[in-house]
Amino acid sequence: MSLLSVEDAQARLLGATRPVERRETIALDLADGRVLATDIRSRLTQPPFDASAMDGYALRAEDVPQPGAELKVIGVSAAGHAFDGTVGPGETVRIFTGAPVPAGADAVLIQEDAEKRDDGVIRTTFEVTKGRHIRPRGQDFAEDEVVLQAGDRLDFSRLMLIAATNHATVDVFERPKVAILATGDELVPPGTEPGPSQIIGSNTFAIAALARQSGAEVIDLGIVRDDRAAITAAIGRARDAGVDVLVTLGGASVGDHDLVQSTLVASGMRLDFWKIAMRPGKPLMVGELDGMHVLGLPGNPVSSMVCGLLFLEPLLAVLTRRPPLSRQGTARTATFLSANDKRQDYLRARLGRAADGTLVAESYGKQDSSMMKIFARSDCLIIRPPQAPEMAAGSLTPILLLRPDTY
Ligand SMILES: Nc1nc2c(c(=O)[nH]1)N[C@H]1C(S)=C(S)[C@@H](COP(=O)(O)OP(=O)(O)OC[C@H]3O[C@@H](n4cnc5c(N)ncnc54)[C@H](O)[C@@H]3O)O[C@H]1N2
Ligand code: MOO
Repeated sequence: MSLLSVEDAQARLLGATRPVERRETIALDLADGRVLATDIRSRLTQPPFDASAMDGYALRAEDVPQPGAELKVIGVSAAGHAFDGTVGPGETVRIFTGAPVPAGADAVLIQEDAEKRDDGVIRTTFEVTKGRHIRPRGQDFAEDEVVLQAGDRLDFSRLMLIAATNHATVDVFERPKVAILATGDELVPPGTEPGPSQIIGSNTFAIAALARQSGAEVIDLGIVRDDRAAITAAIGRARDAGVDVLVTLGGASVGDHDLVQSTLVASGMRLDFWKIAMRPGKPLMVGELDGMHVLGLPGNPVSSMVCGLLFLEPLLAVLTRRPPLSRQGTARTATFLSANDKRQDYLRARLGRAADGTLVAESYGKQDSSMMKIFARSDCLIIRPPQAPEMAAGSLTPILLLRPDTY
């Protein structure tokens, strides 16, 4: 199988992907970031009554055509406690922000424009026009009005609106389920004592974090040995859990112990493609098994994560109906970059700023795909397209931002 370009591989994967259609009803306080599966129709009118927008006095505007009117205070209307009577000529009601405007009144005079006398009378020091400082009933939205539509993604302002329309739950699309399966006799979980030829399995944590940030629910299938029966059993657990994406870690290459692909195929996977013209991440494998997307990521930690950024993150964007996160940028390379071969290269690099404000990317000298420390210290990956000619220091290069909210 010849190497597929990154762009072609992404297009093949995403072209065959449809958003998750399963729905669920969840409490509003758990709905941040989720996508509405049905329209939101308001259960009430807001405001439900003509309400005061200010602290002051509710009155009849015709009583106060100019400053100097004297009005008798006949009651109080506070938020949550309406005044039941009617404001007649020459009368006023002390009112507070959010309180219902009493019958008869058609304007509110702010308290700064009134002098309160000891005898229960106020003297106005400013004129008032009809409707002043009154929020009319229904000014925001009306009962039965559709205020948000299916497909809208929930965030702070939309959650506020849904709560105000008197819904305590919402119908949303389910989050995609991503199962992560680490394979390898050499792997043990963090917090345990590795044997003489063992290392800590770390990739799961990176891929799980990426999947959750991308709106997925993660199912950790743990670490299984390089053993067909164990891998088959784990594939069965993913199938039973009804996952949308099965991510395998390791065993994707061509070694005698790289059993993942053949075991998946024996379990019924249709292999879509394998091996991408990229570095790191060449052995990436993509397939489909009983409606699950299968992403076989290489075991080298940086390879698995670069594949995660380039393939899992955009896949989850489609499944969750989100626009793909833009990680693209440009920077000046701080160092000379040699000519590239046929694989698209992703070089770990730190970012800084030149005096003129442009980003400058300084790649690390050694780029072995097993080296996690420099990956954690990197801010971006310098992208070197296939056959890119050498590049002088100071030249502009495309980059992939690892923390797009920081730059
Ligand atoms: N003859 C060839 N050998 C290799 C090729 C090749 O084309 N021909 N490709 C190399 C490339 S590129 C990569 S990348 C690796 C990927 O191999 P696998 O996906 O089969 O990964 P493993 O062999 O299982 O592991 C590689 C490396 O990563 C460590 N690892 C695995 N899983 C984890 C994990 N969950 N957490 C942390 N580290 C993990 C594993 O111990 C190995 O050190 O193949 C090259 N070989
Ligand atoms: O592609 Mo491997 O991922 O170069 O180390």
